[in-house]
Amino acid sequence: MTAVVFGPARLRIEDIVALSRRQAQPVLSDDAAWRKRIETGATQLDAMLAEHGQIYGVTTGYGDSCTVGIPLDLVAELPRHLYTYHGCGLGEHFSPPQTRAILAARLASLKSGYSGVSLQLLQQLHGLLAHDVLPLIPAEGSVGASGDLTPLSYVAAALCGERDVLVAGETQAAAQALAAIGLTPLQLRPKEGLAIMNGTAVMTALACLAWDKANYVSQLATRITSLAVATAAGNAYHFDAALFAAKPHAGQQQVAARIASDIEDVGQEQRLQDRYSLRCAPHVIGVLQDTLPFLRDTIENELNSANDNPLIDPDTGRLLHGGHFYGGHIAFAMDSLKNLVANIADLLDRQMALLVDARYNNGLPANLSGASGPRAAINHGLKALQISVSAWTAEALKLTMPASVFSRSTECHNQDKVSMGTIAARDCLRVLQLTEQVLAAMLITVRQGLALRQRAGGATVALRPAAQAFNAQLTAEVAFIDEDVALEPLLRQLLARIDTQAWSLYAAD
Ligand SMILES: N[C@@H](Cc1ccc(O)cc1)C(=O)O
Repeated sequence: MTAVVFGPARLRIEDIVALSRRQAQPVLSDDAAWRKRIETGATQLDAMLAEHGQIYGVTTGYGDSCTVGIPLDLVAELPRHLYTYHGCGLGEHFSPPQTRAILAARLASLKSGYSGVSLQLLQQLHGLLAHDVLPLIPAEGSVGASGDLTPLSYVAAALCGERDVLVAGETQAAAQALAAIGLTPLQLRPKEGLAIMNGTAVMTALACLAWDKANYVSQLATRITSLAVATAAGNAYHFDAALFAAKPHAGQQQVAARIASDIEDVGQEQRLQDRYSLRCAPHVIGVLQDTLPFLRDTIENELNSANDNPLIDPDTGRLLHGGHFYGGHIAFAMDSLKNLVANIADLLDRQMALLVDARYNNGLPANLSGASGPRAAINHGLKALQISVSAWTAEALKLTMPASVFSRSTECHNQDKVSMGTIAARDCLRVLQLTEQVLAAMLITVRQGLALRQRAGGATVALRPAAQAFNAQLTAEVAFIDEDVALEPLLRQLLARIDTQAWSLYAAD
């Protein structure tokens, strides 16, 4: 198993995804300079406290209560109060992969050395991740601007041996689970409650997972488009390199080139110009493809940032009061990504509408039914599957309303402008889930359609080797449908394949 090292080096989306899937082991760097930098932040904070300076959230109350002074004899108790009164999350719990990503994203931020936390805290957080002891974190209740306070309070509590965790699928008391892996509950030092909770780790973790899924969706939608063109007896010349050289969007050019590498024209065209869901697929998928690199930068900058408050500059010892917990960049990334992904669902929904309709599919049976003879009358092919695709697509499109524009003043007007980035990220993952359902349905559709095209003749396009190999794999996994069959088990099987990114698609380009 590979290692993801938490130390001086920058982390990538792939690191968080690998940890979330338990395909990598988390390791705390033994780089001496980095360890010293972490310890410096913690000792500097101690020194400041000894000087009796005013430090927000250490010698003051939280948020709007920053005007309330904390008597020195109560300073040590303050962090426990922070995670305790934030224990008001509701909704579903984050899944185990999501929770691992959240732990990893928090560690990624705290390791920058700006948060004044002890190495011991990093070790405890690392311990949870390494032993797969997963705090049960309710997904709802973050406005994404004082970071993800409420959901991250469940991480803070678990580190201190409070509330519940999931271990190998079983709910356990955190205290018991810590003991089982030989860890003692943390006693949070001043500021450490804020350092854990006052940051963007939840939305950033979800954003990493969403980016990774969207990257695969882009490729799979491209491959499906190639097969849809072949099924529909459309034209490969719509994806000509010379055509795309005239419009210099690199991602769009890449999508067109991928389709061109999948299919070639072999016969007389049925129709000079295909409908837009085929002809303009690079113009739809290409917007996602062009945006992914920018979104990667944005998400990875947030991932590698110090995003709590206040910060302590370990190089100068200066205390910096600010608002780096504000998740505006992730909110924008997720609001944008869900829009781009929902457009893919819509594109594929339109392709399916062409393929199942005997008025548009150039000679294939209605609903792509494989039944013939008298039995054709009672078989309905993919009729219900198309209805499901319509429903999933509508639901995905409905979720594209940006979350960030619903900012509202809260917490006695201290947090009077907030990001809603966590809601945007949750929406984005839901849009991705619905879009993956549409992809699964389209895999069945093109597999069925290509077999019927072979039977019916009239092909205008042939599959090149990579697309042919993909179709052969699909044909092995998805049975041809002649008699009606309940497709749910097959859909779930295909969804699992999409989730694990089982097919390698265009890795070489
Ligand atoms: N830490 C935030 C505010 C905050 C923290 C905890 C709260 O419960 C509420 C608000 C700030 O710097 O302003």
